[in-house]
Amino acid sequence: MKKMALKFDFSNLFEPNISGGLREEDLESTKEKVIEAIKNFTENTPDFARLDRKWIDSVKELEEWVVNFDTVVVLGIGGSGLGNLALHYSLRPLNWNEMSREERNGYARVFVVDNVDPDLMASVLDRIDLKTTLFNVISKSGSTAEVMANYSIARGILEANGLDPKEHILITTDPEKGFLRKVVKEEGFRSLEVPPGVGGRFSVLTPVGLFSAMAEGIDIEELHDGARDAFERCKKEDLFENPAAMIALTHYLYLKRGKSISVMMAYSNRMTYLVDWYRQLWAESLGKRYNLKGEEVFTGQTPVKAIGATDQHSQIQLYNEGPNDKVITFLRLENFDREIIIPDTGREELKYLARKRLSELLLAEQTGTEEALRKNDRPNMKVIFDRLTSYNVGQFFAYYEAATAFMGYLLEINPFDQPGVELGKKITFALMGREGYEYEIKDRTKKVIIE
Ligand SMILES: O=P(O)(O)OC[C@H]1O[C@](O)(CO)[C@@H](O)[C@@H]1O
Repeated sequence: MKKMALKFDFSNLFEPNISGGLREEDLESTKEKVIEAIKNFTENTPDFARLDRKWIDSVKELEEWVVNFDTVVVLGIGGSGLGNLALHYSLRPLNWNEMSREERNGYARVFVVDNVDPDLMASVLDRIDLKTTLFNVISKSGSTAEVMANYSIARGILEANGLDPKEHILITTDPEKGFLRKVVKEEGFRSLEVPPGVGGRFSVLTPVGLFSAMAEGIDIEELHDGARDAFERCKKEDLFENPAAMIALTHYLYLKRGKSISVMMAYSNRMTYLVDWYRQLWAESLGKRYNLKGEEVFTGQTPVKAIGATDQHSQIQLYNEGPNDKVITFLRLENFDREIIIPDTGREELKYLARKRLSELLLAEQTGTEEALRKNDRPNMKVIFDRLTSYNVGQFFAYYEAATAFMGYLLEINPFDQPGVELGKKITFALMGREGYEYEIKDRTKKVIIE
C-alpha cells in the first residue's frame, strides 16, 4: 500500500481568508530566523530526530519474551506514558482491551497507569491476570514519585502472589543514572534504555513508546519510517515545503499578536491522546520564565484540547465569539477503519441523514466548524490524515517535535528543560517525609475558606 503523507492546510491563518490574518510579508520579517532554526536543526540534529536503529532493535530483542503475556501495563507519567497512550488509542481499535486474545491476533492488551489515583490503579488491577501480565515501568529519571509508587505496588502484588517480579517487570530508564537503573543492576531486571539526550516528552519514538506499541502489534518500523521522512522534510529551508517550520512560524507570529492559546481539535476519538501528547510537548517545552539570556520573558502558548464534534457543543461558542486569543488546529481523519451507515427511519425530518455514512456527518461537522471560524476571522489550520496508520502517526510526532524545537528557537528559550516542575515535586517529597527535603506550608495570613 502506498504510504500517504500527512497534509497541512494553513490557508485559514492567512489574509484574505480571514481579515487580520497573516500576510506573506509577515512571514518575511521572521523568515531568516526560521531558516537559522532549520539550519541549526540540520547541523546539530537533536537526538530525538536521529531515530537510532538501536531503539527498534533493543525492543525487538524482547519480542519472544513479550508474546508470553496477555497484558502489558505501562507505569509511567508525562512523557513516559502519554506517547504510549497516543499510540494505543490512535493505532488500535478503541475496544482493543475488551477483545479476546484471538481477536487481537495474539497481541497484548495495553493499559497505561499514568496517575497515582487509587481508583485508576485498582480498576486496572481488577482487570488483569497477574500470571500473564507484564508491567513496563518507565521513568527517564528513574525516580519520579508517582512511578516509584506504582512500581512498588506492582512489585508488592506480584510478590504477594508468589510471582517473580523479575519475570513480570521490564524497566525502561536512563542507561546509567537513577534509582531504577540501580535496581536493574543490583537485581537483574530486564531493561530498556531511554537515550540520555532525548527528553521525556520527545521520547515516544525511543524504547519508551516502542515497547508497548510492539507488544500490541503496532508496526514500529513503519512508525519510524513516517517519522524519518517527516524529519527529513523538516530540514527544507523553503517554508512552503516544511510543515514544522510553518507551524512554528505561524504560531510564533500569532503569539506575538496576543494569541496565547493553541487549541488542537481532533475529529476522531482515536486521536484524543495525540492531542494530550501535544499538550505536554507544547506546554512544558515553551512555557518558560527566562529566555536564553536569562531575562524574564514569561512566554509560552497554552495548549487546549478539544474533540470534534463533541466539543462543538461545549467549546465552539467561545471559540467563535469569545476573545480572539486562539489559534486552532484541526486534526482531520479522511478515512475511518470502521463505518456505519445511518439507517432511514422513514421520517421526513431525518431524511438529510438517511443512508449517509456516519463519518460523512463528522467530516461535514469539521468543515462546518472550520468555515464558521473563518467567517468569524478566527485563525485556524488543519492537519489531514488520510488514515490512521503507523506511518502517519510517526509523521505527526516528528512534525510536532520539530515544530516545538523551531518555536523554542524563535522564542529564544530552551525548549528542552522544565525547571518550573521542580518546586511542586520538592514540596511533595517534603510532605511525604522524604529525607533531605524540607518545606513548611505556612498558614495563610489571609484565609478565604468556605465549608
Ligand atoms: O520519565 P520521568 O523521569 O519519570 O519523568 C516523567 C515526566 O515528569 C516530568 O519531568 C515533569 O515532571 C516530565 O518532563 C516527564 O515527562
